Amino acid sequence: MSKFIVRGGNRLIGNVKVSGAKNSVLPIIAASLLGGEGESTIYDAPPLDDVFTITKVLESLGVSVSYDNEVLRVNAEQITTCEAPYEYVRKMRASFLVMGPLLTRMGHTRISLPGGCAIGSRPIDQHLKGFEALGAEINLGQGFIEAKSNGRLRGAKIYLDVASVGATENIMMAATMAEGTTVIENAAKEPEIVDLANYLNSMGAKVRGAGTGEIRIEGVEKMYGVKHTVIPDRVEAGTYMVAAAITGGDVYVEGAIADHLGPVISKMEEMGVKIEPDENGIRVIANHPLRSVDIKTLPYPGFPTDMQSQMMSLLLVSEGTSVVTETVFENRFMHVDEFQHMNAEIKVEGRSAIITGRAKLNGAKVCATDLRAGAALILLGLVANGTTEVSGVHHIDRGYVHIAEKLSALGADIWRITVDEPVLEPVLEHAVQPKVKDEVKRFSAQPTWV
Ligand SMILES: CC(=O)N[C@H]1[C@@H](OP(=O)(O)OP(=O)(O)OC[C@H]2O[C@@H](n3ccc(=O)[nH]c3=O)[C@H](O)[C@@H]2O)O[C@H](CO)[C@@H](O)[C@@H]1O
Ligand SMILES: C=C(OP(=O)(O)O)C(=O)O
Repeated sequence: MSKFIVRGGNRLIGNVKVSGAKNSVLPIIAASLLGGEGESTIYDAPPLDDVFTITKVLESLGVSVSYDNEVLRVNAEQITTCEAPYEYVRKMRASFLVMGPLLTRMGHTRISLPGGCAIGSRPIDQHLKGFEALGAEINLGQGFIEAKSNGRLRGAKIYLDVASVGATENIMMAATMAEGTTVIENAAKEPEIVDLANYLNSMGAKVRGAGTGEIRIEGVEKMYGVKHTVIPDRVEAGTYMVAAAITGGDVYVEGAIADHLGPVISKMEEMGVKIEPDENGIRVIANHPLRSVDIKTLPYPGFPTDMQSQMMSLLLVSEGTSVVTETVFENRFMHVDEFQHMNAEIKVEGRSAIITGRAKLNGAKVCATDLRAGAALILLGLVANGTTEVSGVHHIDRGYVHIAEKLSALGADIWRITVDEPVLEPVLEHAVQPKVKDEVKRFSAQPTWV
């Protein structure tokens, strides 16, 4: 088990490079299943746990995948099975994005139901609504979903009741090889959807309107492996912008695209942070005190929910009282309890949290409840008195490449430690030979017989 140890008090100064976007590379890897001829080469693929999880899903489908130095190669000429294993879908919801590509290319797929997670139930009804509109027959089994089409999928007009990112992506991918035209109305508009559409069009698809509320897809017969470079991760970039601001630092976030961060830039400027974008990144300069502002998360181009917890950290050190309203997920204030362990004064009322600024934050042992909450706890640790220990690191590893190294290079006092799993002393009725006991100690925290 790993933990991050953070000692507060250092201003961050210097240059940090943003990695490829998690929320772009995951659908792009899933879309690679559509390439019936040739190999896809995906550049700037970040070495994140989620990337390795979805590549395991593709390998379990019989697809050949290799990864080296942020370059991912996928050859999906052969797909030997259409069933995505539970062990991976359980680990990462985005594995569900293989459903659309498999359905349109193979005519059949069976996927374990993706679980919810700390931030909400995260249903998939809109995904299924789109697949059914395209002509698929959907059967819900014990913990899995089966979809099959009788021949090619047929283009349809689909209105999304919720501007869901994943549903927009899954349906867009399914429609690429359907017969005729598909129109997705009330589509999500995130930059990652535009990046995915660009990749699909390079593969031979005909997708128009990505980034707007209406996406039109003309079905094609075949798609091909291609080369593609993933866009920079706007949420990682925003997280380092907050790290600069919260410590009163001066940081250049290399690779950040200002157009993808409009609401985050606007809100930080309202707080008094100096933001200087240029063609290669964004410089962030801050000195306290910062003004408090209110934040309301919305689908893109509104304020991103994935930056909510990080901004809450910044609001804690600003002057005055702020209100943060989370409209996208029903349970994305799990980090508040952990913030309160650090002496933060926050009151949650329904979908809103009232934050009292000028917090006198104290280092504490805290636990990440989701990947952005984990990042936000590290941000608080940068300014808390004393030392903060952040556990639940597996959440953070899903979405941040080398976060301790990147922050440390900016002057943060942060490092990662590995803590041995507590060895569970077996409680046995009968004495066991010391050999077995030693084996248990050596290889697992869990007695081998359970
Ligand atoms: C891998 C990836 O890209 N993850 C992002 C994606 O997640 P994801 O695609 O799962 O998020 P959605 O946009 O689908 O979810 C937004 C809201 O729609 C609801 N909903 C979604 C689907 C559905 O069929 N029915 C339904 O009701 C969800 O419960 C949630 O309340 O978009 C989220 C919202 O920007 C981001 O926080 C995630 O980082
Ligand atoms: C919620 C997030 O990701 P995911 O949808 O992969 O859980 C996120 O990136 O903040």
